[in-house]
Amino acid sequence: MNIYQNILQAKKKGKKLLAVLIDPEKIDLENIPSFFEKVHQSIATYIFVGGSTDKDNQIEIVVSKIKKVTHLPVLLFPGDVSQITNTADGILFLSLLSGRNPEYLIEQQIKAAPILKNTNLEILPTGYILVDGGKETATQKVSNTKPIPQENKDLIINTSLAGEFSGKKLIYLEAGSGATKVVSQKIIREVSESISIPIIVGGGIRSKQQLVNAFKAGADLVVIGTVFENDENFFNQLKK
Ligand SMILES: CC(C)=CCC/C(C)=C/CC/C(C)=C/CC/C(C)=C/COP(=O)(O)OP(=O)(O)O
Ligand SMILES: O=P(O)(O)OC[C@@H](O)CO
Ligand SMILES: [Mg+2]
Repeated sequence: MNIYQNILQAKKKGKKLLAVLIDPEKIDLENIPSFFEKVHQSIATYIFVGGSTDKDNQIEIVVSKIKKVTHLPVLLFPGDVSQITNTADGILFLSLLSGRNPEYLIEQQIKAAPILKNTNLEILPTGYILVDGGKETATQKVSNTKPIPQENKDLIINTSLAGEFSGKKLIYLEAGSGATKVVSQKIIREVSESISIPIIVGGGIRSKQQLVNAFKAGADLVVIGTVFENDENFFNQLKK
């Protein structure tokens, strides 16, 4: 079974999924084995690797090191085309649907196409939607786009629906790395009631309660990054 079929099956069974996001600019290569001992004791089901930037082009070496120590599927979550490496298992083939910058709507995807054609990566077409998370994030700066205000619920729902109708296999509601305000339960609930494809939610989740809230509201997969960078003991709260 491939990664997407696994996500669909989990959704059908109501099994919730957690991705640990690793930023290639921030992870200490030496720390990867001990970090993964904690990952493996937790409920994490996927590893995402990527950043809005990867200035020193660390992604390939980071993913290779990770693949040596884990059997969890590793998915690229790329800020741009330079973050593609065949050493991962799959890629979130993102299109930034909340913005109107052609570079992140289609140009990056065209640049990525000939590279991906020569890899074995499983491609997961993903509608990526930035919602306001209370502060300007790196992704907003890099993409030069504005997030959708959380008050503008209908626009978030309709953008998600347009993503599904254009063939995206996943919708990612993103408050932004280190957000001070998470995507509200109301938004997650209404989007999940409107679309039939799985929903990824991330940005600013720092407590078990926030994770549970996102799952309860209808998130199928939650992404957590920053809190693990700052405090690996958070894994203790997420034991299997
Ligand atoms: C299809 C291909 C190859 C690439 C997609 C390119 C697109 C559309 C990217 C969307 C916009 C973007 C810059 C996304 C980055 C998402 C990401 C990995 C965010 C992680 O957070 P950081 O912004 O690195 O957080 P910190 O500021 O905490 O480091
Ligand atoms: O780093 P945090 O705030 O957990 O966000 C995770 C992810 O959604 C960012 O792209
Ligand atoms: Mg980063």
